[in-house]
Amino acid sequence: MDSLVWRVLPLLAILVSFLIFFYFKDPNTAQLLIKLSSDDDCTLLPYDHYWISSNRIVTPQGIISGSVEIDKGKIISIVEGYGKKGSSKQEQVIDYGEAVVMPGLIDVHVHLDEPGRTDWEGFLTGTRAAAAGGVTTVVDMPLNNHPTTVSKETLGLKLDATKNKIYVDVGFWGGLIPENAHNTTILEGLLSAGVLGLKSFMCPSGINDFPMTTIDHIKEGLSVLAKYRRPLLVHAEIELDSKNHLEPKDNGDSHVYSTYLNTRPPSWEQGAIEELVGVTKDTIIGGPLEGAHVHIVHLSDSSASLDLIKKAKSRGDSISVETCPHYLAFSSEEIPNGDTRFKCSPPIRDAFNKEKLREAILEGHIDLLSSDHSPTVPELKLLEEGDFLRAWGGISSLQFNLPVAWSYGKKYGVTLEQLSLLWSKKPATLAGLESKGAIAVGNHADIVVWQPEVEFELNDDYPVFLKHPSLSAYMGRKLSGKVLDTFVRGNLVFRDGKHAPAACGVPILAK
Ligand SMILES: NC(=O)N[C@H]1NC(=O)NC1=O
Ligand SMILES: [Zn+2]
Ligand SMILES: [Zn+2]
Repeated sequence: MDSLVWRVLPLLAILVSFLIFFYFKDPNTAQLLIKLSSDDDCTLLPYDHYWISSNRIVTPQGIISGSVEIDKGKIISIVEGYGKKGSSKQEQVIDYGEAVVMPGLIDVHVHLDEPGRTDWEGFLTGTRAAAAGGVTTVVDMPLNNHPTTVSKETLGLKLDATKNKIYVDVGFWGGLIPENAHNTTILEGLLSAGVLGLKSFMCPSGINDFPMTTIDHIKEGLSVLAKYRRPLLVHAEIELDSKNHLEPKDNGDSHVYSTYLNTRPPSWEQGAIEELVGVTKDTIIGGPLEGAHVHIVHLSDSSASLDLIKKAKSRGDSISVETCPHYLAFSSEEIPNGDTRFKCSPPIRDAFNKEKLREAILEGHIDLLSSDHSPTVPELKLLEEGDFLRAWGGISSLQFNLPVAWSYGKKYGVTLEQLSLLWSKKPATLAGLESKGAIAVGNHADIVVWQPEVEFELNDDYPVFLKHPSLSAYMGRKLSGKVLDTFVRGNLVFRDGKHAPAACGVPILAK
């Protein structure tokens, strides 16, 4: 008996030391085996004080080699010098080597469609896809959900719908529509309830309970927003020439992309922006609308529209602009007949326009990027019919923001620092998220770890968490930039293809 104990004991000791060694040494792999996860665990890490090390950490001061110390969800120190952890507890270090550690992406333009249209997307699928793509915060649009988010009560329905479903943090834009533009009580109720700002359309939105606003409604909205110092986001297209709209070119063949393209010319964007800059002139310091800010969403036209915005900025207007990866990645010439996955508004324009948009990104004239993730159901995307005029307009892309922006961006010279400005810092500023958007002491530990050099193909084997993967225009593309890990306020919510068992995102409400 004794001899049996003596034979088993050393084996046990070896096993225990083996487990302890892996538990502390390499959290990347071994700790996940050790962590006893329960269904209400919303992090895949077994501790809340730890270090992240890498040779490429993107900070506001540049790319450093070093370590980021995280405690209870916040960044509490940043130490330069790889290998120097500055801590006696060296064991709780996740060493990422050459992988890039960057602020998590903040996508300020996402339609999650809940409540009311969870067959299109929803908080669960949308935020799981976001987490898998390194997006740590999304700001949800007030439309495509039903009812639309246009009052305190409808914001309440949204908030109820997020319970136990959001894997990343979620903020909300409220809707500015004619009905509430005239009713300060409703509008102030919505703003006091915590929307981060408002959004309106200058053309039909495609959604019945989200009617378009005129420039007068916009002025009314801005005068309320000025008091709250929150932005108005505008879909800037105006139906200038409805004849043009009714008489598509290319013999009106609705299976040919240019037929659709010709129904929404650049002059629609220019017309809307002309009206807008007529109002933003009053947002200058000392002007009657000081405190208000206009943000133009998804700019497609890189010619006269962009010139108008540049001029307004140089005059001191409080105005900013975003574009989306699909306008930088694709051009109208290459959209196949009938491939309605590429239909969006404003439309994807020609290659010359795309090149000029890319230049504007590099020169800093475009403030930020967003996805305008606007999915629907296959029956409305009409892929089988291939009818560009009748199909739903909207590109589905949320999970692919980072690899798409990087794969196409690096070809025209975008750097990692620029990427993190365009996708994290500037969006945080727009949405008023003071503790997010940068790897800096005191900020939330919202972090994506990824490998820019790793290539993959978005084929049917690729784990896509969106509700309708096949409707995304990026399927079939070869991309580079693989997301390894995603942290939301220090919680490891996604690692190596898997999510934490529970959702620990929180709704973000403005105070
Ligand atoms: N309603 C809605 O989501 N519309 C969006 N889709 C699109 O392509 N542009 C939009 O504004
Ligand atoms: Zn829009
Ligand atoms: Zn949109």
